[in-house]
Amino acid sequence: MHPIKTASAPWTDSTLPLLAAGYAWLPDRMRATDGEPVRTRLLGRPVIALRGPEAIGFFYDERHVKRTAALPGPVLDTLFGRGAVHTLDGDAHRVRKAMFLALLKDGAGVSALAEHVAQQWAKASTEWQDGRDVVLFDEAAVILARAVCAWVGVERSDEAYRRVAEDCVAMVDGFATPGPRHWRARAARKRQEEALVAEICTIREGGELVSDSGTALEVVAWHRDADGRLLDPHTAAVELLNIIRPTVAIAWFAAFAAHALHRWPAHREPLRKDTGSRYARAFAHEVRRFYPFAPFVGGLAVSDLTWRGENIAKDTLVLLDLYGHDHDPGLWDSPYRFDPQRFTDREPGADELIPQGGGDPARGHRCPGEDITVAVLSTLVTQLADLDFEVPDQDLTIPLSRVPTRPRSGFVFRAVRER
Ligand code: HEM
Repeated sequence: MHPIKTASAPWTDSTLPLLAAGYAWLPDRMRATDGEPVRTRLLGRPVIALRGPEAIGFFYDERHVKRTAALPGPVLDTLFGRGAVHTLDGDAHRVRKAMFLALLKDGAGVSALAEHVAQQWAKASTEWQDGRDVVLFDEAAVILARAVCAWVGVERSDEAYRRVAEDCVAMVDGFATPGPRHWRARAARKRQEEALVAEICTIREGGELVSDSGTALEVVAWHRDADGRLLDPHTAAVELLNIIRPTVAIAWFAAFAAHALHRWPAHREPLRKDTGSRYARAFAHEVRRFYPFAPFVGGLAVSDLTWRGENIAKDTLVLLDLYGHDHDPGLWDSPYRFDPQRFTDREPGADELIPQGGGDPARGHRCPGEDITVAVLSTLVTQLADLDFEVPDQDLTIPLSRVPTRPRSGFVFRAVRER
C-alpha cells in the first residue's frame, strides 16, 4: 500500500495557475506530492491528476474514465471539432476509431505520406537557395499542408494550401488560451470545416465507394458509424480535418527538431550518414519525448472509483500527465538531457513514451497518428540535417508558460548552398 500524499487544498481552483505556468503547472504540483495524485479544481470542476505506468492502465480503462462531455466547448470549437472521435465512448468510439486506424496505421499509406512530404520539401528547398531568411515553422506547415491534402485526396489552389496551413496552425495555437488567439482558432476551424463539408457532399454526389482502397476523403465520406449510418456531412468534415490538422501540427516538432540540431550539432553527422532511417527515427522519438507539446489528457470518472486507496468521485475530471511522464526521473535516466541514443537500438515501449497518449490505440483514445508523426518527422529531420544553413541571431527561447509553445522565432535559417 502506498502512503498517499495528495497535494493540499483540493478546493482551490487552478485554472489561473495553469494558464500562467503552462507546461510546468502539473509537473510542479506532482513534484510536491512525490508523483502521487494531485487534487485540485479546473474551471470549478473537481480534478485528480495521475501519472505513471500504472495510472495509464487505469486511465485508459473505459470502465473508469469516459470522454463524452469531458472536453470543454472552447477546445472542441478550436482543436477537435464537435462530434469528433475524441468525444466518443464504447461502440461508437470503437467503430469510428477503426476507420482512423485503417487509414493511418497502414504501412504503405504512412510511407506514401512521408514521400509526399519529402517531395514538397525538395520543391520548397529550391526556393530557399537564394539565401533568403526562411522561418522553418511556417514553411514546414505549408509543406505538410500540401502533402497531407494530396494524400487525403483534397485538391486546392496554391493560395488555398497556404490558408489550410495557417488555419490548422491557428486551430492548434488557440485552443488553450482566451483572447485573440482563441477567436482566430474558431474562425479558422469554421472556414476549413465549411470547405470540407463541400468536398464530402461532392464525393457523395459521385456515388458510393465500392473498393476498400479509396482516398481518406472517400473513406471518411462513406464511413458508417456503429448505428450503420453515414456521418452527417459536418461530422465527416470534422474527422477529415482531424487527419489534416494534426499532420500540419507536425510543424511544431519540425521546429523543435531544428532547435535540437542547432543546440546539439553533433547529431548532424550521424543523421547524414544514417542508412535505413534508424538514427532519424531515434531522433524523432527523442524530439517527441524531450520537447513540450501535449501537456496532459483528461476524461471523466464513470462512477465512484478507487485509485491506489484514493477515492475518486463520479464525474471528477481525471487527468493523465503526459509531459511529466516523459520527463519523470523515475522512468528516464537524466530526462532533461536530449539523447536520441535512448532509442537507436529499440523502439520505445507502448506505455514508456507517451507524448501522444498511452495504452492501446484500438481500445482507447491513444493517437492513431503516431506512425505518421514518426515517419514524417524522421523524413523532415533527415532533410534538415542534409541542408547547409546558417542560423541568424534570433530569439530561440521556448516559453513553458505558452501552450502550445515553440521557439519564439519559429526557427529562422538561411540556406548557404546546394550540397
Ligand atoms: C503532431 C503531433 C501529434 C501529437 C502531439 C498528437 C497528440 C495526440 C494526443 C495527446 C491525443 C489524445 C490521446 C488521448 O486522448 O488519450 C491524440 C489523439 C488523436 N490524434 Fe494525435 N497527435 C499528433 C499527430 C497526429 C496525426 C499526424 C494524426 C492524424 C494523421 C492524429 C490524429 C489523432 C486523432 C484522430 C486522435 C483521436 C483519437 C481518439 O480519440 O481515439 N494525431 N493525439
